[in-house]
Amino acid sequence: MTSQTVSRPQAVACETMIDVRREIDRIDRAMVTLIAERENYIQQAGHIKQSRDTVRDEARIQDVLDKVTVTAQATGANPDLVTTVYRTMMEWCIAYEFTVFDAKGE
Ligand SMILES: O=C(O)C(=O)C[C@]1(C(=O)O)C=C[C@@H](O)C=C1
Repeated sequence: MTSQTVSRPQAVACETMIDVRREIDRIDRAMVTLIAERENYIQQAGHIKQSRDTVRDEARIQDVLDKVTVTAQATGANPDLVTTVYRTMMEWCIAYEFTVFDAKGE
């Protein structure tokens, strides 16, 4: 399996809400850890980009949305849920990237 390969997750069958919430808490820790890693790359993008008008990149936004839609379809995630989360997250990221870019004082 390459790092690009995705597969359908195997959710465990739960009998109680304690079991359900334990699994949700486990997933949330993993998701927040990945969000922290993504956020770091947004910060790096803010440092690397040379021009303020490249911070918001509509073509790249659509590229990300297209890719996460493909991944949603491959994993059984709901594409509407995934793209809604990503649109919100990327708007936050763009605002953050502007603060990083502007702090450079260029
Ligand atoms: O790919 C970039 O250029 C980024 O800065 C990352 C990112 C993202 O959150 O994925 C953020 C801002 C851009 O508008 C497009 C995408």
